[in-house]
Amino acid sequence: MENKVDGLIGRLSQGSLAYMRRLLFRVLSVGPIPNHLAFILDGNRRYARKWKLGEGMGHRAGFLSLMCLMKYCCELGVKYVTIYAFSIDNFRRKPQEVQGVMDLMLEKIEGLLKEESIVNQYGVRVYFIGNLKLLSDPVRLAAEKAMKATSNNNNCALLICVAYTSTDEIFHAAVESCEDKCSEIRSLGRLQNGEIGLEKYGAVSLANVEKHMYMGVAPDPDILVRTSGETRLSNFLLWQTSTCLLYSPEALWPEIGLRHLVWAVLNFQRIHPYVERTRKQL
Ligand SMILES: CC(C)=CCC/C(C)=C/CC/C(C)=C/COP(=O)(O)OP(=O)(O)O
Repeated sequence: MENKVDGLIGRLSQGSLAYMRRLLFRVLSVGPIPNHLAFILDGNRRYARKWKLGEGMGHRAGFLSLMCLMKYCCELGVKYVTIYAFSIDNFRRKPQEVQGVMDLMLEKIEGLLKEESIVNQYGVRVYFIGNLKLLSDPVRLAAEKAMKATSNNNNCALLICVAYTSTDEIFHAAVESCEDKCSEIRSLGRLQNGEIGLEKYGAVSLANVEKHMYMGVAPDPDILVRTSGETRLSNFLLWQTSTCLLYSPEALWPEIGLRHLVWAVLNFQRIHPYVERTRKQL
């Protein structure tokens, strides 16, 4: 009986919290809502140490925070959420730790596809962004499966950057656009004996480089949040953040919550007219 009453109170308070949250989001929606939020998930290991949890538990707690935040973003009307889940540099960590994060990732990617997951409840399309060749076969295959399975979801997009760094992305896009240019020239078939110089065909275009960015599926982020008070970009979205608001709350990633999201959006709304003017001038 006691358990049933506890359960009922729990459900009632969850319901009223969800109601209050929706009300709060209605008020926030009087101002502009950011289209794209990006997050650097910093502080998972520190969280585990702080609470004397076992190794890897910080990352598990971090995943729960991510799902909560994803839900809030969908409810608020944010269309793109990008996370820095694993950088190419992270592969240099202790093999046991890398394996732990990869195992968690595999488990959670499979979880994302379950019917009751936030992804399915809120119609989220999942993209994996980065040099996916660097992932182990099981993780890469699971990532590809998740992208395919969610490709018809169109309410919001979750872009998971794994095996990603900005320099790798920019280098990859530059190489791909040079290759495009070469095949364009080859298809014209007139580059004989140096008779027609390369300059005749024009240079690689900026639009073509941007087309080959891994992040080309989304507009530039409006807000970049890095938790745990760190203010470095750590090779994340360097190409895409020229007019982006940066916010670095002291909270460790698993501690991030609704109040941080609301604060970030309020700050975005405060600087929005200025950013819009700057973007138009670019
Ligand atoms: C499927 C899916 C989206 C999974 C995501 C799982 C997840 C939460 C990954 C975070 C990985 C990571 C290296 C975070 C940085 O914190 P840190 O380990 O560097 O912690 P520290 O800053 O305290 O050292």
